[in-house]
Amino acid sequence: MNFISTRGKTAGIGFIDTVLMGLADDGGLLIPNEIPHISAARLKEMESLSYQDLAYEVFSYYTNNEIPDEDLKDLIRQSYATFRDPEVTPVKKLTDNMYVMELFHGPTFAFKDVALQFLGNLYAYVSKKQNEIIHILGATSGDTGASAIEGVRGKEGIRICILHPHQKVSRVQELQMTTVDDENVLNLSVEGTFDDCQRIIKDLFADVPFKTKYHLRAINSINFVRILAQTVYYFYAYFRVQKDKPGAKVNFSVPTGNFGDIFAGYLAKRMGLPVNKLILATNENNILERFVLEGVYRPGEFKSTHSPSMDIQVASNFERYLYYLLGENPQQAAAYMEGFKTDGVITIAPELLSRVQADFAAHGVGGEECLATIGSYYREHGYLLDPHTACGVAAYEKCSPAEEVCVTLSTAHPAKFNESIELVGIEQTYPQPIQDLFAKPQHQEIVDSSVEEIVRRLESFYTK
Ligand SMILES: Cc1ncc(COP(=O)(O)O)c(C=O)c1O
Ligand SMILES: N[C@@H](CCOP(=O)(O)O)C(=O)O
Repeated sequence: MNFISTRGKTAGIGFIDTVLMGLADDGGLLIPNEIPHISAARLKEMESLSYQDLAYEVFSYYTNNEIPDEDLKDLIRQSYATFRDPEVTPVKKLTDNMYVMELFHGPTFAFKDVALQFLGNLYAYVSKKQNEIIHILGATSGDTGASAIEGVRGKEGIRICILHPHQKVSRVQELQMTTVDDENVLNLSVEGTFDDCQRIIKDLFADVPFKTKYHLRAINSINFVRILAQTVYYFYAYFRVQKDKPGAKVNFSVPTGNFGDIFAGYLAKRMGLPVNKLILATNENNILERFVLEGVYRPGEFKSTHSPSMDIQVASNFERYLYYLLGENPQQAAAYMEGFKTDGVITIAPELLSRVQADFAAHGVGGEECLATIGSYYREHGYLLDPHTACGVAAYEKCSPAEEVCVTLSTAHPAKFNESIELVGIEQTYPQPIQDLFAKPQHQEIVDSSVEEIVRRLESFYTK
């Protein structure tokens, strides 16, 4: 297997080069040249694998033996040893047909840890093996940044700079990122939105001389490894549900912002996992819901919501899905993306819209609906949802027929978003690592949202 760009102008490259390239040099996103298919017989055998063994098998379809088996197993073991639950991503049953998969048992209490603990260790491994300097540049609406920093803080040969939108992340997210005092960490608080932060880093990754000069590496879901690591838990949850309800068709409801997590589900389905429906849950920043319902992809007005990590207009991984929707045609994908850059809109033909609607259902969850869902699940099931997961649960209620089984991805711990939980009148106790953050000093610089300002700051950080 090799990896190619959605825009067709990057020659096929291997797995490690894909990790290091991040964004394809032609500005597209890297994807496997063919998606491996797992037979029904093999899936049956995989049902009883532990999370770590499942991860090893799924990764092995893509790594081309570029990482020796024992090293890969060791990286996986190290990555999931930091999780507080031995199952890594346990699946809990809330009602007869409704499950939540808890993805927040890693060090920073959000689903990002599942992929970023692995990617952080992989970067340290590559840096050591190839004597490579790794300069990480990332954008975050709150969770990716905290998780990536935690994955590489203090690691030799690695520096990390994270851009977050100033005062648009939750208090706990801000503290998780900015109370880290390791010298290899720089937090830039950008006066703008997450979309501004993501646009800046994509511009810098697309500037190949700059990217090469400063050894820039990506931790966002631009990086295919993020997607790959996130496919594993779809397999894991599917197998857990089969144990409970043999033969059940399984839907997944996925809180969505950058389209990475739900794209991982789409990839798992293309690999042969019999996923029934993927339900795309957004908040009021509902560009993706409108795309699924109307076939028009056009950013709307930015809104600050109860689920700030999903306050995203331009979804990075949409381009990966578009590539597959257009029949794996890179010229067409490039033309659509070029059109989006100039006109700010992509409109697809009715026959393509039918395909989108066969792949996804969608629901954009309003603020009141999100809070009401938190309240009702707390009262009726004694289960506290974070606001992102609440969007997933509200979309499950709207889009998954009562007789079908559905797993909602629980993407964060509620303690990260107490601002919203308080509004429902629920008092929660913080886990100790979160409580401890409130006493620590913060380190961050406030910058404007111009590429020039960020470049100036990066140049001094990467050369110090
Ligand atoms: C807690 C939480 N839930 C859901 C999402 C959406 O995931 P994705 O961007 O992969 O669609 C994010 C971040 O984007 C998040 O941090
Ligand atoms: N919600 C994310 C946004 C960045 O998404 P990514 O999956 O591309 O890293 C965050 O918390 O930062």
